[in-house]
Amino acid sequence: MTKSEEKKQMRRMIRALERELPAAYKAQSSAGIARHLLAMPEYQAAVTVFCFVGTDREIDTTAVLKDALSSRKRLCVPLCVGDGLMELRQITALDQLVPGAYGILEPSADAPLVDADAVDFAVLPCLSCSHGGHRLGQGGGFYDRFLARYRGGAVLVCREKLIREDIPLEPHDCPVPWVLTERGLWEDGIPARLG
Ligand SMILES: Nc1nc2c(c(=O)[nH]1)N(C=O)[C@@H](CNc1ccc(C(=O)N[C@@H](CCC(=O)O)C(=O)O)cc1)CN2
Ligand SMILES: Nc1ncnc2c1ncn2[C@@H]1O[C@H](COP(=O)(O)OP(=O)(O)OP(=O)(O)O)[C@@H](O)[C@H]1O
Repeated sequence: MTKSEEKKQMRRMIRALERELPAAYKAQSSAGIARHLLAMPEYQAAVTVFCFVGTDREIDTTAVLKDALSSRKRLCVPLCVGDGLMELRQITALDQLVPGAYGILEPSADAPLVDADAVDFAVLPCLSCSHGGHRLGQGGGFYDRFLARYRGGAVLVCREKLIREDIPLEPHDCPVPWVLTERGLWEDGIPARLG
């Protein structure tokens, strides 16, 4: 099996596993992740934050988005603009988000563009990842392309029950230095500041 086929198989497995997670665990892990994230000094110091808008199948990022807005950070979120390409667009209120590609809440096409170089802290989704920051995404290559040129701080959020240490890797995959689960923070695969 090629690495790409292995990834497809793992996506199917993780999506099936996710569908069986109890709602209470999902709520609890999302809340724990948001709590740890808001406590990170690197998040607190960030002026410009890039954060995904979580779907029902993902980490609920509402608390992070709300905190970024209320602490007067510049907040930008992904807007899919083409095959594997997303742009970072600024929002100033959550009601500016509308259902877009794949049913994900997105900013409208006239929301201001933010350059990735201006981002201090990025919060990234995954289907699964390892504690070392190897990431399995939805398969669109959106975040791979973003990570290929991004140089700011990045934290990958994942529920502990969906962590897998054996993520298939391809040459274009870029490991993410910080991984945050409801159990705490990992830095380059090493537990750091566990909460
Ligand atoms: N919240 C969020 N926003 C995001 C991403 C993400 O993973 N999460 N993306 C990260 O790349 C980009 C969108 N990429 C996506 C790429 C492919 C599929 C997709 O193929 N979905 C399938 C299966 C969904 C499922 O079974 O859970 C589908 O819609 O049929 C979805 C999103 C940009 N915005
Ligand atoms: N930097 C890049 N430039 C161009 N194409 C890329 C890049 N990174 C990945 N791709 C292409 O994107 C496709 C999807 O890659 P992959 O399966 O790793 O996605 P993923 O990380 O799961 O998805 P996502 O980043 O959207 O969550 C692959 O065909 C890959 O060749």
